[in-house]
Amino acid sequence: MNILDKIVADKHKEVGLKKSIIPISQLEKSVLFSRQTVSLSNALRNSDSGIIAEHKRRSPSKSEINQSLNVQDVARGYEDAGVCGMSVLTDGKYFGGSLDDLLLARAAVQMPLLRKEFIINEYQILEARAHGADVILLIAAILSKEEIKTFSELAKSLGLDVLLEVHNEAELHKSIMPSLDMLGVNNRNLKTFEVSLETSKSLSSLIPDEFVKVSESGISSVEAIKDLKPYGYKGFLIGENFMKTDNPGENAKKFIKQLS
Ligand SMILES: O=P(O)(O)OC[C@@H](O)[C@@H](O)c1c[nH]c2ccccc12
Repeated sequence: MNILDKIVADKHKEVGLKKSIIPISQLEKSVLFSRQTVSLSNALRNSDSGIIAEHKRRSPSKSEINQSLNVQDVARGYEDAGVCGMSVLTDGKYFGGSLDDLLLARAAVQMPLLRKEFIINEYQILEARAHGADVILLIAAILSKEEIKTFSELAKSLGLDVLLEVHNEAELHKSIMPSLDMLGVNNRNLKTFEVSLETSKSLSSLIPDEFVKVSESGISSVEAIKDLKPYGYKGFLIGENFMKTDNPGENAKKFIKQLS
């Protein structure tokens, strides 16, 4: 079994019981989800740098990245650096994150927040909204076309932006639909951990213009971004490169300065 299958199998155990979703009335929605969301896709469209910075303590590919930082300090640092949004890992077992991290980040900053999670049912989308997320990630490699449609339409009805992640052409063809806002190309193969920016380059022309294009993973230099921009990418998701330092915010700030 590859690591992605393992993560998804564990995720089913973790959230399987929450599967049956109780219909929520408009009134309940207005109370539960009273905070206005902010759009990451709009922020990226209007930005020159397009950086989405991630909070990630560890990962299956790298194990330890940084266990000693306070998520609120990281969030404030990123916001101060002028990033467009922040991605917060909420998976506990493989990435050392939690929904509390998302709530804490929400309490600290105003910028768009992405719940970085292996979403396999609707409940996790309500959870994301109720914990202050503005955006959810949907991973094409672990979802059927029907699931992508149902989940993205639910997210839109809750005021969330949707970032759909693909790694190859087949996943992209399966996924293109109007209820998505951003198409993310993951440069890392989640099954083998191999990273190549060529993935972003080769898939870019297949992504219709109405979607904001995001290049994800393995970006560690300003040159990489300059290299990817001509392919139409407006967003760049960076985790490790910032998180492996003692001060991710300061490093994001320097990075963005070098870009302009
Ligand atoms: O740390 P990196 O190489 O900069 O990558 C960040 C982000 O793209 C990566 O964490 C990621 C992309 N898609 C995911 C899906 C699940 C978990 C993590 C991810």
